Amino acid sequence: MGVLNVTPDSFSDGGRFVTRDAALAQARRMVEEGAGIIDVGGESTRPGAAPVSEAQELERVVPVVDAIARELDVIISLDTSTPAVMREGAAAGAGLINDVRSLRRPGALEAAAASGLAVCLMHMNGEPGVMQESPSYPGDDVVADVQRFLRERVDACLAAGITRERLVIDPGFGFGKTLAHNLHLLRELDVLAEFELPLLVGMSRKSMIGHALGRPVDQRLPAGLALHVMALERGAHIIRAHDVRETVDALNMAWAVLNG
Ligand SMILES: Nc1nc2[nH]c(S[C@@H](C(=O)O)c3ccccc3)nc2c(=O)[nH]1
Repeated sequence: MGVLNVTPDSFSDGGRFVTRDAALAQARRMVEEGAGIIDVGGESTRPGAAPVSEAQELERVVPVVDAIARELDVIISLDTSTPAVMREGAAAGAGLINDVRSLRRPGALEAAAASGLAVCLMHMNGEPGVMQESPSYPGDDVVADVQRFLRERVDACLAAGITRERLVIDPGFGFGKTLAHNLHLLRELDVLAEFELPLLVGMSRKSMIGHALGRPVDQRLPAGLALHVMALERGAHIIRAHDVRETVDALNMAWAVLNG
């Protein structure tokens, strides 16, 4: 899953792809590099980021989804929590709703159900603006909290008529977790096999690497590849990354070893 941020303040590419044509060119490049999914996000979840209006998010995301759907043979994922973006994005050709808030905003569950799209449910402790202010868990057991949360969100989706074959789960690395929480979660990632659902993870360029190694965001690729290979070994099916070419090679090499 290649990351395509179409926000002016995206933490890692500083809004290089705000124009539709630039976004399409980047999507084309990621598909050429081996991405099977393009994750289009119009709301920066960077802590302290200015909230984006629904109109702004629609204006950034929908034209890009439409352009990609017209030209490229790739699954388009909507990185959004906004019901209107789910509706408009689905109409424009998206195939997956990737909501970091797991459809908890008013109207989101209904919009996702009505869209017929696949849905990724991701664990988050708190809200993006404050989630990293001393995150904590009952009994410091982040794994149990992730399991509990994902079970609850899966049940909410099933109750809303979203069937299991449309569901993907994700432990949400970096979303309300300390470095220790993130490392423990990766070590124990295989417990999520209990859901028997596709497992998506994303650790690319994340601050967990900064905290572990002191690397700035533009020097986190090697560590990100290590983390994503370990996630593959522990059962991940979809890897969300910015650097598609390098990630595809690392994962294909690891896959050859695991399934040689
Ligand atoms: N499903 C799924 N969707 C995702 N969207 C993101 S945004 C994240 C980033 O670093 O890219 C981020 C977090 C905080 C601030 C800026 C950017 N991360 C994931 C993930 O881990 N899983």
